[in-house]
This record gives sequence, C-alpha cells and structure tokens, in this order.
Amino acid sequence: MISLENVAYTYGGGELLSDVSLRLAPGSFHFLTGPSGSGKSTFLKLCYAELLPTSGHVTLFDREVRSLDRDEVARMRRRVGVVHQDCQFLDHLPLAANVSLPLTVSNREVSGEDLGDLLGWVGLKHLADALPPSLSGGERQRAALARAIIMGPDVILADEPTGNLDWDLSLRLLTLLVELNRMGKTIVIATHDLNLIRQAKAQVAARVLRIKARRIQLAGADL
Ligand SMILES: Nc1ncnc2c1ncn2[C@@H]1O[C@H](COP(=O)(O)OP(=O)(O)OP(=O)(O)O)[C@@H](O)[C@H]1O
Repeated sequence: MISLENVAYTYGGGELLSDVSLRLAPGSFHFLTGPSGSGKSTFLKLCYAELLPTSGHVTLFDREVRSLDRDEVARMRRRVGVVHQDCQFLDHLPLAANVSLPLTVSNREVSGEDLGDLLGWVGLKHLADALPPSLSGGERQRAALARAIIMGPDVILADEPTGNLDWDLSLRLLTLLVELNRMGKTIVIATHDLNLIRQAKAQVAARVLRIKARRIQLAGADL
C-alpha cells in the first residue's frame, strides 16, 4: 500500500531520517513514536507525497512517487486521509460544510444522508451547523477525522490526533480509529502518548515503530 525503501530525508541541514525501509500493509495498524523533533510528521508527509525523499524510494499504491505528475499525486492523495496535528477549518463555514469540503472542492456530490451518518458516527451530528471557533478540542479532532475519511480513503494518517485531548476523549478518538481499521482501513498514528499505544494494543494488533537515531525501528514489548 505504502512502502519506503532506503529512504533518507533532509530539510537542508543534517539528515533527519536515514535508511528507512518499511511497508505499510493493507489493513495494518501502526503507531509511530519518537522524541519531539525526531521526524514523525516528516515521515507522515513522505507517506502521502507531501515531501519527496532526498534519496531512496517511496511507493504509494504501487507507484513510485517521483514518477507521478500533479494530477496523479492529487488522485493518490484522495486515497489517503490525513488528520493534521493542528486541524484547521474555515471558520466562517459550518462544521458540516467543513467536513464535506474535500468532496465539494473535487466537484463531487455530497449526500445529506451520508454526511449525517458520518457526523453521527463521530458524535457531532448535533453540531452540524456550528461554526468551528465554537468547537472544543475533542470536537475539532473528531471533525478533522470525519473530514479525513469523507473521500473514503484506504489509508488514514493521523499526526498526534490526541495531542490536546484529555484521556477520555483520547480513548474515544482511538476507538473510532480502531473501528476504521476493522473496516479494513490502514492506520498510522504518530503519537508521544505511550499510554494510548498500550490501550490500543489491548484492542487491535498494532505494530509500534520508533524513530531512534534517524532510523525507524520496530519497537519491542518494552512499551
Ligand atoms: N519545513 C521545514 N524546514 C526546515 N526544518 C523543518 C521543517 N519541518 C520540520 N523541520 C525540522 O525537522 C525536524 C523534525 O520535525 P518533525 O515535525 O517531523 O518532528 P516530529 O517528530 O513530528 O516533532 P513533534 O513531535 O514535536 O511534532 C525538527 O527539527 C523540525 O524543526
């Protein structure tokens, strides 16, 4: 689904990620952890072709990302839902319009029933008409998740999705991601929160990747 082969990345200084080789298999569930600044967000950006590797190869749905033109990158991106660390919304548009924005900008029909079902699933149906500035942190994160999956992606990449949430809300978001995985979606969550990882491992066969000394390794049972 997504694979990296001998990937290195540098923003111009020293190498941030070196010699990264791994494959995110369809339907897998991965956590990515590592100290602040170790390159977790950068890794996710490499996975959805927001960044191209400085060396090595990234393959997205069987296509090497360097061989893709802009339209092809856009098509591939529709298959990857991203929940960003600081979820941004258009503050003048109601929540429902924000969530359905990816469909609107790609000129696709928005079915009121499907949108209602999706908002209901993330527990935000009652806030469909609310403006983003009035939402709590947990509501924003769930809205960001709904927006990330509205195009029906195969893969969901979430960057510190529970970063600003209390434990109960973090668990609620985790449950949604586990449900998505049970529906067959491939999930990658970058997080500092080892308790969240422990909790998830009780629910799902998650693998834990750790960035250490610029490399990504599979963490053992020491979490
Ligand atoms: N656009 C950029 N230009 C230059 N340096 C950058 C850029 N983006 C990130 N960096 C640097 O690359 C390093 C890794 O950043 P990244 O955001 O990938 O780390 P992270 O592990 O996600 O961090 P955190 O856990 O704090 O979110 C940091 O030192 C950061 O300052």
